[in-house]
Amino acid sequence: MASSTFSSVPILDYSLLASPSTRADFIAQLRHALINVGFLYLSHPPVARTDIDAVIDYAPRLFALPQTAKNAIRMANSEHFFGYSRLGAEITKGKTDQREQFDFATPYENRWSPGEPEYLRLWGPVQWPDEDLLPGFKDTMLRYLAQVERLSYEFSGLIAEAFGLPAEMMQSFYKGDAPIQHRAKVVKYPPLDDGLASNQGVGPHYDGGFLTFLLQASPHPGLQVQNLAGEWIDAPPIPGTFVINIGKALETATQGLARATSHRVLSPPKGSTPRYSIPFFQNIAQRLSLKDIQLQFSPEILKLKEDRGEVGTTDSVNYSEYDRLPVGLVNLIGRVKSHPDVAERHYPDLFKQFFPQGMPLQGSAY
Ligand SMILES: O=C(O)CCC(=O)C(=O)O
Ligand SMILES: [Fe+2]
Repeated sequence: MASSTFSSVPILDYSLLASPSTRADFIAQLRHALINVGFLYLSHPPVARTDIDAVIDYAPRLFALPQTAKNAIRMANSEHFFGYSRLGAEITKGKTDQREQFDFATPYENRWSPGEPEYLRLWGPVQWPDEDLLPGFKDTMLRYLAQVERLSYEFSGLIAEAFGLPAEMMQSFYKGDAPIQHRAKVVKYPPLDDGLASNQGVGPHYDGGFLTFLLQASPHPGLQVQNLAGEWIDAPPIPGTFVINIGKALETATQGLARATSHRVLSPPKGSTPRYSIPFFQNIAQRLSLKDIQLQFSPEILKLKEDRGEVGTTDSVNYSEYDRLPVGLVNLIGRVKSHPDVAERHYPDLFKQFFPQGMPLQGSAY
């Protein structure tokens, strides 16, 4: 059993960073949240409120597009796993998720050519909905993503500071022969009703990247975070905040000092309106092998990890391959397992490797 656990997700105020006298408090709170919780709320984030409000306003309108417009940009069209996934198309931990979603990303020009590792195909252009049907959406989303991207780099510098490392140290995770593409989604969780197969909005999982910045885009609860004792703790929406959590890549890169924390979403209750959310997943360089970057922590910092104790029960198992495979391949495997229909079409060899019995009715992975 873990020696320390948590019963709520801490709230950190970004405005504490503005003054040297309060900056140290922020860094201390951050250190605690990274090591012991793996989740935090960030209030007063440096992202324009008008853009946050605008993307929240677009979310229901995006899903209200005619089904033909959604199907026109279905994910199966895209070797980059971008675009629309209908309700029930995605699998987490072997069970179908009850959510509908669009995968978008920051701009990226794919440079893959045959002979290079297949995982370099994963990043590329996004499928956007027809501009005439949803005027302004693409520009607003790109403006929003650019701001969250900037915050994500700044935040990884703060993490270095919290662990007693120079902020520049984090640059080694972003360096390479290509820029980094970050992924984002707009997600709709319909309420439970007789048509829904289960209340698994999304099943227990770890995020795969470095940091996730989640905008809860409606007032519904449903997001839950698993503490060190294995209990599920609510992380309800708090207006004006992001929920930030650590992905498996950052956990592996910090030798477990920063925790990737298992989380899930329960469907809204019967009779409720749908829940909406907009997560941003910060990526790192695809060709990197995390085992090649050894961050050196002081004994005082390592002691904090020891004091935390072992993580008890967890319901999540995904992204364990970071200790041996390149980052890009680990991410591609994650996409293949979550979206076998897309994988079958664009990555047939990997599909056969992970789904040797063919297309799962109820997937066998995760
Ligand atoms: O919708 C949410 O609140 C969380 C979604 C999530 O955890 C994910 O898509 O990775
Ligand atoms: Fe997640």
